[in-house]
Amino acid sequence: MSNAITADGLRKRYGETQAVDGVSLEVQRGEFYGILGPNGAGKTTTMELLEGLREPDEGTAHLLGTPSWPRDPALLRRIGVQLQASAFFERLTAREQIRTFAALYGIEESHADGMLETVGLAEKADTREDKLSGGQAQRLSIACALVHDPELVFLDEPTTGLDPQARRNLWDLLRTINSSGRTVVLTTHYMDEAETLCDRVAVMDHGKVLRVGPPRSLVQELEVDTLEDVFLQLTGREYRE
Ligand SMILES: Nc1ncnc2c1ncn2[C@@H]1O[C@H](COP(=O)(O)OP(=O)(O)OP(=O)(O)O)[C@@H](O)[C@H]1O
Repeated sequence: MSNAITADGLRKRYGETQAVDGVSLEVQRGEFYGILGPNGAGKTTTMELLEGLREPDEGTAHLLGTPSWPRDPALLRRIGVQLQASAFFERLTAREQIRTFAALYGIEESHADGMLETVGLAEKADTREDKLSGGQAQRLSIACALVHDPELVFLDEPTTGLDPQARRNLWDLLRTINSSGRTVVLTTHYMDEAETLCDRVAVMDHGKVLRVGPPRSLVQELEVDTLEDVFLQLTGREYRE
């Protein structure tokens, strides 16, 4: 069976900025994969190239054995992309939001309502999206990305800005998603998050992948104490500048 993701030589330039500079990587099916890097390292652009949201200048990405560019509607149904909370439809309740996403995929309302329950938002179903807390809005955006039961899920900094309890709740949810057989790819600024959740991480800087491996193996290979040290040693930078 093909990989969940195979990327080969991806490059993307914005004016003078080489945002992604020859990224090749492989993600196995069922894997929980993290992309780490300092601000501006090229994580988000890499995700967008993988997802087929942007056209690479060079290189190719295959998702589930299919090229992600040019976009293929049949492939899009099989992947889930978490959009920022600001991408919600205005003034709809949580239930209306997720039912709207579900309708785009021809998914039944009852399934959409069930997904709200899965992310722990059943009690907030009648709350308008702008009245949800930060953590609740993040969970709603993840529920919307999952409503069509994608095999491969992309999450860009899903827990940024959440309080510690909300982060832990979201970690539980992400583990559940992954243990149900889905492949999960996320970017994060939090080393503890990467250590806790990810089977493997790719450390990026200046548009390149510097090193890939299970967090614990990277710590051993580089003979340091923590993933944070790995990050510092590879990039020469603190992960939050
Ligand atoms: N649409 C765009 N137009 C111009 N430059 C861009 C665009 N998107 C990203 N860049 C630039 O490309 C580089 C990589 O950005 P990217 O957002 O991919 O990094 P990142 O690792 O996700 O950063 P962060 O952790 O801050 O989100 C940065 O220098 C950024 O300013």
